[in-house]
Parts: sequence; structure tokens; C-alpha cells
Amino acid sequence: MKITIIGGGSMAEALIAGWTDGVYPSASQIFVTNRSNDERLEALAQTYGVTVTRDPEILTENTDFILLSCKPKDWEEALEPLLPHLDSRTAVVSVMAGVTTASMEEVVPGQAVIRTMPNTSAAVRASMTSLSFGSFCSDEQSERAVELFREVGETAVVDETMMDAVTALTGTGPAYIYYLMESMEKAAANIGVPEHIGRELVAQTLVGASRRVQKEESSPKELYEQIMSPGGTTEAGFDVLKSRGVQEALIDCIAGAYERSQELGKKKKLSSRSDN
Ligand SMILES: NC(=O)C1=CN([C@@H]2O[C@H](COP(=O)(O)OP(=O)(O)OC[C@H]3O[C@@H](n4cnc5c(N)ncnc54)[C@H](OP(=O)(O)O)[C@@H]3O)[C@@H](O)[C@H]2O)C=CC1
Ligand SMILES: O=C(O)[C@@H]1CCC=N1
Repeated sequence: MKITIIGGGSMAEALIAGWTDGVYPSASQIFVTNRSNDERLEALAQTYGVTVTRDPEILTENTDFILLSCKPKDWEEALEPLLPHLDSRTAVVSVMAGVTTASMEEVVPGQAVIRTMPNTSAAVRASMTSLSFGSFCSDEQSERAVELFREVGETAVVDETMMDAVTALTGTGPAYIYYLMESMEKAAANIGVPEHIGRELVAQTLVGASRRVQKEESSPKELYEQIMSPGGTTEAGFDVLKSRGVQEALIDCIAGAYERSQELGKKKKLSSRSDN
């Protein structure tokens, strides 16, 4: 088994960290390349023991998966030098927002392609990764891809029509949670809790709340209503959340991310935005 990762940024590193923290795939099975940042490649090699190279022959030779972990606007350019060497048994796997299996199949006709959406919690082997498969992907390749991502968390095989939605919900999702945690830490500091203690308290509060939702049949609404006593502290806090429209804002936030994922799939080069 060999996996080649095109791109050595945040998402690639989270996957590498998660994989090399387990037993499969091992560091010796992971090859990484990027566009030009030599220091970054060297750091990945030093930290995780993966092989870093820009040699297309080494990157493609006997590779089971070529994982595209660059920005949606860069993947065609990134893949181009590898195309003459691409083995027909290699599956091209995207973690990119918006990029469809159909657009990948246009570039690598007849090749197995897989669209996935993991998140950076792969670093602690707690990603939620959704996968959908292109027309030329064999059952064996699909199963092996699911196994690969199961090494770094939970997986769901979804119809590709759901991919933009899961991108907005679970690919981007950890960022919303970190924003919420940052807000809670700031609030903690304002009411006299030292920063390092506040962080620990907030993190454990989120872990506990999340575990209850995963384990129980109750909905989040039922669970927060259990915490809310009439005239108590929770109600006082919720009065502010409701008056500021926080739930509506979060719903709109995910809708905005969903629309953006759809746009990324339609446009190859987004000349008006350099950050995606
Ligand atoms: N960050 C996240 O939480 C998540 C990201 N994703 C998806 O993952 C992908 C990567 O995101 P992220 O890691 O945040 O991005 P980063 O900007 O951190 O990393 C992008 C990487 O792509 C490399 N790259 C760009 N052009 C080329 C090229 N022509 N050839 C080879 N490598 C190239 C860059 O190399 P260099 O530095 O040398 O330019 C860099 O290593 C995106 O498509 C995103 O949609 C999906 C889920 C979550
Ligand atoms: O912000 C982005 O476009 C990527 C996709 C999912 C999470 N981060």
C-alpha cells in the first residue's frame, strides 16, 4: 500500500498526523509533495517520517491512492506533471471542497476517482469523513478508501449530491466549534477565570456535551432544556442568544458555506479570490 499526497498544508498534515499515529498506513507508505515550499516538506519529513519529493515518477510508482489536498483552483496544475506516469490501478482521491468526481474524470478519463470530505480532527483520529465514488472506482478501491479514512475517524458513504452539504457541515464544522470555544474562553477571562483554566474547562464542557448527543436518543433541544431551570442561569444566557439571533446566524453561516462549496465546483479558477 502506498499513498501519495499532493499538497502539504493543514488538511494534509492532519491526515498524516492521524495516520502515522496509528499503525496503518505507516510513514514509509506515505509520500508527500507540494508546489514550492521546501521548508514545509522538510518539516513534514522530520516530524512524521514521511517521504517528500517532487519527482513525478516516485510519486506515481505503484501508488494505490493519489490524494489531492491542494486548493480547488490548483488541482489540475498539480496533477498535470503526474499524468504521463499515472498507473491505471491508482485511485485519485480528492479532499477538496466543491470539486466533483465528474470534473476529475474529465482530467483522468477511465481512472478511479473518489471525492471525500474529511476534517482536521483527523489529526487526533476523530475526523468525520464522507466519501462518494466515481464511475470507474471498483468495489475493492471503494472499500480500501473507506478503511483508510476509518483509520482517522468515522466515515460515511454518501451520494455525491450531499457532498457540498457535508463540506459546509463537517469539513468546515470544526472551525465553527473553535470559534464558539474562543468566545467561551473570552467570556471566561471577562468573568475572572484565568486563560489556561478557562481553555480546559471549555474543552471538557464541549467533549461532554458532544458525547451525550452521540450516545443518547435525546435531541440537542431536549438536552439544553434539561439544563434550563425557570429563572436560572441558563435561561439568562439564552435570553441573550435569542435576542441576538445566534441560532439564525449559525444556520445562515452553514448555508453560506454550502453555497460557497457549490460555487467552487462550478469555477476552476476564482480570479476574484486568492484565498481558495
Ligand atoms: N483545512 C481544512 O480544514 C480542510 C480542507 N479541505 C480541503 O483540503 C484542501 C487543502 O486545504 P488546506 O490544507 O487547508 O490548504 P493549504 O493552503 O494549507 O495547503 C495547500 C497545499 O497545496 C499545495 N499546492 C498548491 N498548488 C500546488 C501544485 N501545483 N502542486 C502541488 N502542490 C500544490 C501547496 O503547496 P505550497 O505551499 O508549496 O504552495 C500547499 O501545500 C482544500 O481543497 C480544501 O478544500 C477539506 C476539509 C477540511
Ligand atoms: O475553507 C475551506 O474551503 C475548506 C473546505 C472545508 C474546510 N476548509
